[in-house]
Amino acid sequence: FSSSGKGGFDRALEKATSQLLLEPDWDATLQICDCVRQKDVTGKYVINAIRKKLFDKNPRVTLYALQVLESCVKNCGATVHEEIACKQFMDDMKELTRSSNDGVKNKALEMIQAWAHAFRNESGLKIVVETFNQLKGEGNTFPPLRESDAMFMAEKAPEWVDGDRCHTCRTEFGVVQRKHHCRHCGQLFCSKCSSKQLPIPKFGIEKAVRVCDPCYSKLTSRTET
Ligand SMILES: O=P(O)(O)O[C@@H]1[C@H](O)[C@H](OP(=O)(O)O)[C@@H](O)[C@H](O)[C@H]1O
Repeated sequence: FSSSGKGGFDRALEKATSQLLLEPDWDATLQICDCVRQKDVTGKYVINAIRKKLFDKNPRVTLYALQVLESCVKNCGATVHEEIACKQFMDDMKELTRSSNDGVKNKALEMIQAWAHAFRNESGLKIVVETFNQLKGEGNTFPPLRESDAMFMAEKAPEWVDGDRCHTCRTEFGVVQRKHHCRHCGQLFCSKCSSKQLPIPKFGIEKAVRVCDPCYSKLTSRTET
């Protein structure tokens, strides 16, 4: 079945938050982010689905749900940001910072800190900054801010364009010739012209993701950071 669509999202979320996982399933996590970016699912649907996993009785599921949430907030933009910047969700996150499981507690604190930094100039998301300040005021200790968290939201990843041909070689898409997006420029490419992957820290993307050949050479040459 197709990797995208609501069914694709639901399956990917089940995979990415399975209690059997020994480490995060980055492919399923990326697929979830792609579903949101391709607008297969709304930010509201995603956050409601993740919330259910956050309060699973198994703390491992909660921790994986937090990691999925972290990736969605980093990679999916405003539709997700506006869903978490509300009293209900901030109350949920505060509850997780009081978890008896240290892994869950520390991950929740780390994420709220990163979001507060990322949204420091976004007046519409100020409830996140207020929540961070409240938790700090209550004496919580926060881990040091990671470089990719400090860079997160420094630059927004571009929206993905749609079209019928590869941006580079003009090959027409069809049943065999599938569409692919470069995560750096957001343009459409055939698999031949977008076969490489790179992390894009300036967009807060730590995991290697698909980029087109021109963006690959731009990002790997010394001039471009
Ligand atoms: O293969 P399809 O069913 O057409 O779906 C395409 C894949 O999900 C591509 O992901 P990728 O860029 O990671 O390959 C995505 O960029 C395209 O927009 C989708 O149309």
